[in-house]
Amino acid sequence: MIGVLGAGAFGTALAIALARHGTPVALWARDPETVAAINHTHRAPRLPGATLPDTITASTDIARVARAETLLLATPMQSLHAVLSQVASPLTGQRVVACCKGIDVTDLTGPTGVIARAKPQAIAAILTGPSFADDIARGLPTALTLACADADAGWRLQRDLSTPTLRLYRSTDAIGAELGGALKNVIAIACGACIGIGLGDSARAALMTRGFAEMSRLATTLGARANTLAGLSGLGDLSLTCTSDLSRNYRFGLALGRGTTFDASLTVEGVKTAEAVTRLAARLGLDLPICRSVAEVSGGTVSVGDAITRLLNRPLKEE
Ligand SMILES: NC(=O)c1ccc[n+]([C@@H]2O[C@H](COP(=O)([O-])OP(=O)(O)OC[C@H]3O[C@@H](n4cnc5c(N)ncnc54)[C@H](O)[C@@H]3O)[C@@H](O)[C@H]2O)c1
Ligand SMILES: O=P(O)(O)OC[C@H](O)CO
Repeated sequence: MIGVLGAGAFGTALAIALARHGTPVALWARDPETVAAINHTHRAPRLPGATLPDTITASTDIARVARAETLLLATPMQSLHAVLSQVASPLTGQRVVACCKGIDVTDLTGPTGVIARAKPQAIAAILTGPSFADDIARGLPTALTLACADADAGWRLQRDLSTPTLRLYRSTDAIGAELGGALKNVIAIACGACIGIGLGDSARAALMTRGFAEMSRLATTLGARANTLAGLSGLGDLSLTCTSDLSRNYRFGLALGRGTTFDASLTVEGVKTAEAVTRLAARLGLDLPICRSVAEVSGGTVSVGDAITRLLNRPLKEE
């Protein structure tokens, strides 16, 4: 039995993939309507079109779901600490796998840092990489990074969570994997804004490349390995998110660039993460101009046009 906290698009998609492969899944959702829809109609409101196997059972009882030996956390990043706080158990020795992407604006740590703070006796891991929930739910081939500082636990998680179409690569660099996943969303907003305002594909390629340099600068300063950033969780997810209209972060950026409105009910992790990254960079004395621009434009203090002018007018540098 695997427990999944969060019945949004991603939690539901992972539940479907695992259940289809023969693993029973208990899924926690906070609202009873979602639970009823899953249990009675095998449909999930956040993943329309998907039919859920009947070995997925949904519940509003977080304590029951959290008893599973392996627990996947699939709520948005900024609610991760609050959700873990609702679990009374210390989760001692349980494998707790964050499936969200971002940096907490309160304590400026990634998902495994939040797990360590809330449940220090749990084994924290992160599952991240290029993947749209719809693709996973449809059973399309997807490759992700499963990172856990505890090598043995990571090996067991890789074995238990891989399926014929969900291919997990193992790493012990949880910091590198989670920072790649968090930061690519910020760069995707920048790329969306660049295309939205009409700067074209060459400018987007420049933003992706210089954005990757910022991702690597911050992550390696915080102890990540450079080759983790070059893997699925970093470069792989950056490529997907900065180029696909299916990405909410990219589409949010497009709306910023076009000056149009964006559906506020959608999860756009890059906004709060840009804010957190800017504060983290200031604390560490790092220059991350693209991330800072995304924070300012998303926060409404600078226009897309002014941010671009400022980026282009920076002193010339060595690559
Ligand atoms: N959707 C994808 O394709 C995808 C792919 C990879 C990773 N992710 C990551 O998964 C995480 C979740 O994204 P999603 O797409 O599933 O989001 P979503 O918007 O589809 O669903 C979020 C779910 O979390 C619930 N939720 C929100 N705040 C909550 C709180 N305080 N307490 C309890 N539940 C709460 C909502 O009710 C909703 O069911 C994000 O970090 C995202 O980056 C998503
Ligand atoms: O829709 P987004 O922008 O949250 O992207 C979804 C996944 O993170 C892509 O890997």
